[in-house]
Amino acid sequence: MSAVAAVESEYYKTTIGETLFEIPKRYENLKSIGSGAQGVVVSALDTKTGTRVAIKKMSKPFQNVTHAKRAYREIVLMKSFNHKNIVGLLNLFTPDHDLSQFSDIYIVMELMDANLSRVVHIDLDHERLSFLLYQMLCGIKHMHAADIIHRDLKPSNIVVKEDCSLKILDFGLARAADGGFMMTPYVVTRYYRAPEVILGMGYKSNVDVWAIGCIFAELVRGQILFPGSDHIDQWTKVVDLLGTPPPIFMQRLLPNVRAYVESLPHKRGYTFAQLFPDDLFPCSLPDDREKTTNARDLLARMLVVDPDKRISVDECLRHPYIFQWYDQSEVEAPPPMRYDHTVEETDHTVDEWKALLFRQVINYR
Ligand SMILES: CCNC(=O)N1CCC(Nc2ncc(I)c(-c3c[nH]c4ccccc34)n2)CC1
Repeated sequence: MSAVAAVESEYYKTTIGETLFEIPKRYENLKSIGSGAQGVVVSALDTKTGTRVAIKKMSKPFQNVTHAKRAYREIVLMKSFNHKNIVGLLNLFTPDHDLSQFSDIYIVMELMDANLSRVVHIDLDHERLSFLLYQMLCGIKHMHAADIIHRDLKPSNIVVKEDCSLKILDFGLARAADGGFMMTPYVVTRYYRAPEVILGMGYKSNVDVWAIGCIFAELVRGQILFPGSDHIDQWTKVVDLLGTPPPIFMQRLLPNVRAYVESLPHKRGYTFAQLFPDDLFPCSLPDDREKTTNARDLLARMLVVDPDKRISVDECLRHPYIFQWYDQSEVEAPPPMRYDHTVEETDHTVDEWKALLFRQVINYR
C-alpha cells in the first residue's frame, strides 16, 4: 500500500449529530463542540497523548474557490506558525485514498475551554483583563512578523482556558479577500472592523489594534461597543461615540466615501471617562484605581479613528497597563517564514485547488 493511501485498518467511522466523521482509531469519545463557517468541530480523546483535542472536519473544502482559498490559507498558515497565542496544528489527515476520491480534510488542534464571546459577560479583575489583552497582542504581533495582517479579529475567533491562557483561532481576511458572496447561512460580524477597513482606505498593522480595542471595551462594558447592522450603521455608531473625525482624516478618503462621510451630521463624541466610567472597572484591590486609569488611557489610544494617530501593537505591549506581562520570549518569538500571498492571490480552478489542498494534506509530517 503506498504511503499516500490512508491505511484502511487505521480509520473508523462515527456520526456526530448529522456529520459523519471518518478518523484514525487513536481518536475516541468524540463530542460535538460546535460548527463554524468551515465545518463541524468536535472534541476527542487522543489516546496517543491522553489529552483531549479539537477536530474540525472540512467537508469538500474545494467545492468553490472561496472555501478552497480559505481552507488552503488556513492549513498553510497553521503549518507555519508555532506560537502559544495562536492555535496549534496537531494533526492533518484525510480518509480518502487518492486525489480522485479526495473529499474531506480533518484538522486536529489544541482544545481550549471556551470562546472569548463567553467571557465578555464575566466581570474580570485587572490581572486577568490585562493578561488576556497581552496575549492577543503577542499573537497578533507574531502574525504581523510573518506578514499576516488579520483585519477580522473578533471574540468568536479567540479561545481561552480556565487558566486564562488565550489563542487566536484563525488568520483573518486574505489580502485579496474578495468580499465574495457566500451562500452559507453564516452572518459576517463587522463590529470589530477598523474605520480604514469600513471606509475602504489603505491599512497597516495597527488595523488589528482597533479590533483588540473593541474587544477590550466589550470585556469592560459587557456589551458590544459598535454593534453596527451594516457598514453604514457601523460607521455611524463609531462617529456617535468617538465624534466626527478631523479634516486631515477626511482628506485621505476616496472622493465618493469622503462626500458621504462629510455629509453626515457633525458629532462631538464622548470623553473616555464618559464612555468607560470608573464603575465599569474593578475597584476592590489597592492598586485598582491606578490600573483603571491606565486601562482607560490604553483604550483611548487604541480606539482612535485615524490609523496614523492610533497606537501600534509594539507601543501597546509597552503600555503601563500591559507591560507587567512583557516576556521577551513571547513578544519577540522568531517569526515563521514570511507568508507567500501569491498562492491565495492566484486564481485557480476548483480542480486545481483540490490538488493543492490534497498535496498539503499528503505532505503533512
Ligand atoms: C463553555 C462553552 N464552550 C465553548 O465556548 N466552546 C467553544 C470553544 C471550544 N474549544 C475549542 N478549542 C479549540 C478549537 I480549534 C475550537 C474551535 C475552532 N473552531 C470552532 C468552531 C466552533 C466551535 C469550536 C471551534 N474550539 C470549546 C467549547
